[in-house]
Amino acid sequence: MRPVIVVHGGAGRIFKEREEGCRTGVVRAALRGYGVLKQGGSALDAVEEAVRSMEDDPHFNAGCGSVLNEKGEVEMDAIIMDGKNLASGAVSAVKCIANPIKLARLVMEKTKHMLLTDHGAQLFAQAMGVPEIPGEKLITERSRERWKKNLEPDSNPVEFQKDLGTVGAVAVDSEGNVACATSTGGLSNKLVGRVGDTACIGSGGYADNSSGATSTTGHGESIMKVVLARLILYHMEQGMSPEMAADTALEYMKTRVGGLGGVIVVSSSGEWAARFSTKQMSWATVKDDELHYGIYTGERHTKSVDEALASESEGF
Ligand SMILES: CC(C)C[C@H](NC(=O)C[C@H](N)C(=O)O)C(=O)O
Repeated sequence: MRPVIVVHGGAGRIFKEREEGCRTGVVRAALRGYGVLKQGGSALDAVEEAVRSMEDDPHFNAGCGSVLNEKGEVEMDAIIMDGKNLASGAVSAVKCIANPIKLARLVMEKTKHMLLTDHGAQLFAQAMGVPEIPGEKLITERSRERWKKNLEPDSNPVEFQKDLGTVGAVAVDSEGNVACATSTGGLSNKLVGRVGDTACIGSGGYADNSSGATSTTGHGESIMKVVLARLILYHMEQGMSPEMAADTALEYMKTRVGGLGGVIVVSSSGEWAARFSTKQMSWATVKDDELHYGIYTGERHTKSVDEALASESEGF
């Protein structure tokens, strides 16, 4: 089996100033994830690595760069899932850690549970020796400015949720195992304690070797209503291609509940798709040592991995 990785850096609107940072960030994440797969690493290791790279990148709404809740704090959700045995781990409303995806993986591997939240997740992080960092370290000037603007009485709630940048990855490894990972700061100025789709199995992501893996982004409350990630895999089980399954599920979410979003999909046989009903979604994929990436509908750049790695080391 030839390995494949697909990543996304969030759907919705991406403002011009952030486009380049997003392209660079998703390309870097896809290359890192692919590097893991090429060395014989598992799909699980690859998606964790790709998501971690975007959590550390302040251009995205995950880890450092997460949007703020109504009180001006970062509260993050993340999930990881192993398609081999349907094992999954998630955290919700976690604060003061750099990499929620790492904590989600620890929940999967070190507990009998699937989802830890808020204070309990914090205690677990301490017990696992995950370093606690000051909340301010996750806050960028951009997210603080947005939060302040949203508090103004004449602010437009639609503008609230533009240009965010949730992150996710799906992969299939050389043994044919699939995995998914998703991480987010959620929606801007959300209520304290709001948990979105990202932490919920079947909504923010799903992975099953018998069909494939998917990671989602978009309006969380809509994604949860249609259980978007699982819905896509259901369509694939019924014989649809990843692209057709993604489009059908996104269309259903739009017509049934009026929600927009984006998804990445990989099938167990290595077919992939990156589809969205929003205006944009940053995405990148590597298969057969060839990198593809884009942001707008129909935009698709192609480079060889060697060429991409060379321009990466030059700082793009
Ligand atoms: C508004 C959307 C299109 C922007 C998108 N947000 C999420 O994916 C949020 C996540 N699903 C949740 O609800 O917690 C983004 O961050 O790029």
